[in-house]
This record gives sequence, structure tokens and C-alpha cells, in this order.
Amino acid sequence: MIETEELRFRHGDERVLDGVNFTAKAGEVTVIFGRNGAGKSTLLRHFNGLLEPDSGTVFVGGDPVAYDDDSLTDLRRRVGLVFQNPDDQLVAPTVEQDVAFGPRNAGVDEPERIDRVLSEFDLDSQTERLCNTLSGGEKKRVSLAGVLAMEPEYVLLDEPTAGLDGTGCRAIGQFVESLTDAGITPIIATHDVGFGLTVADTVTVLDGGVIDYRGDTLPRSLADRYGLRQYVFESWTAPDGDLS
Ligand SMILES: Nc1ncnc2c1ncn2[C@@H]1O[C@H](COP(=O)(O)OP(=O)(O)OP(=O)(O)O)[C@@H](O)[C@H]1O
Repeated sequence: MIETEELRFRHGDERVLDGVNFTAKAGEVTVIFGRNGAGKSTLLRHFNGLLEPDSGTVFVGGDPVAYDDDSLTDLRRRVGLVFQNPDDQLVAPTVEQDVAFGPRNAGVDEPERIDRVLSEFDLDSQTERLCNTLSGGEKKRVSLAGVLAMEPEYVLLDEPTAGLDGTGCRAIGQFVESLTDAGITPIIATHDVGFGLTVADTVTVLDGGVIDYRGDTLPRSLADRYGLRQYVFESWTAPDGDLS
């Protein structure tokens, strides 16, 4: 379980999190919705210690997060964060080096683990590719593989469907399912109501610096009130039939 108690955090003068009480149960898919700038990424970054609260506490597996170097190294092995933009995540020149980077840094020498993860993400034939030559969707697969190579207990996904086509979005849905099947707990920040409600066991909404809503789904009236993207172009409907 990942929880926060009265979590408060400012970026400069801006109070972004203002007493967040959040819970993500182990084994469940928890989705965090919220409008642009609501603080979803800021909240996720507290779960693996990338940010330290101004006040309040983050608990992982029941224990309060500690911020000394050893504790943070251990925390980041247990809690993997997949950034919205893969370019913020990829650190090594080639695909294989990137996927192996985290485990090597953590002193894990298990080439078979890297081979297995590369194969799971269908990257076996791309191992020598330079990351900066990959498409956005391919970069996303490499960044997911790099996080999974750490064998985490929790995976935090920040806007995982951003920039992906329909096939890519469906693949992310399957990926989320595969995480729970493997006993890994996903926590997802997204604007994408269709995706979020499809994968969520628990839905939360971050608004006004607090968790303003929690439930097993999100009524449309609330999605609308929270300004979530699904309903912006509601008058548009796809034409039926063959237009060729
Ligand atoms: N490093 C930073 N320095 C200063 N302000 C920041 C920083 N990161 C985020 N902010 C500000 O904090 C607020 C919350 O940002 P955050 O990225 O957490 O929101 P979000 O809900 O993830 O937004 P989006 O949906 O647009 O990605 C925003 O007003 C943003 O401008």
C-alpha cells in the first residue's frame, strides 16, 4: 500500500499539494485524475522520494519514507516511476544499455533478467538501436522495460497514454493488466478518462490541492466538473459507413 497523510508541498510560492490524504491498496489499480496543473506528477514524485514533502508523511508498505541515500536507493528499486516523456527517462545510448542501466547501477548482475525483459517488450531485435533514433511509442516501450527490469513492487505511470496511437494505448492497458497479474501494484496519473476508467479499480481526483473524490468509478457529471478531457468535443460523432 502507498499512502500519504496530510501531504503538503510548494513549488516555489505555489502551494500545489495542500493536505493530500491518498491511499493506493496493494494489488489494485489506482487512477489519479485531475486537470492540468492539479499536481498529479508532483504527487507521484513523492511516492518514490524524488520529492520530499514540506510537511506530512508518505508511507510505502506501511513504513514512512526516509530520505537518507540508502533508504532512497531501496525505495526507488521498490517503486518505479515511468515519466510522461520517455526522453526524461532514457539515459543510455542503446536500448539494451538503457534497460540494463537500473539493475547495473543497483549492483545486480543478471543478464538473463535483462534478456527476459527485452523479450517481454518485444525489443530483442532492437537491442543495439540508439535510443535517440526510436519513435515515441518505441521509446515508451524501452522506458517501461527499464522500470520493470528493476523488479519493482509498485509502478507509477505518469500520463502513460500521452502521445500514443490506439494500438499503443491498448498495449498500455494490457501492460497494466500484466502488472497486476505479476503482483505489481500500478498507480496511474492521467487525463484520459476512457483509459483510466477502463483500467481502474479505484478512481481518485486531485483538485484544489487535495483528493477531492474517491470511488470505484467517476460519474460523468463529476468528470465534467473537474474539466477532464473526455467531454471537451462531445458534439463530435464518428460518421457511420464506408466513406471511400
Ligand atoms: N519543477 C517545478 N518548478 C516550479 N513549478 C512547478 C514544477 N513542477 C511543477 N510545477 C507547478 O506545479 C503545479 C503542478 O504541476 P504538476 O506537473 O504536478 O501537475 P499535473 O497535474 O501533473 O499537470 P499536467 O496534467 O499538466 O501534467 C503546476 O502549476 C506547475 O506549473
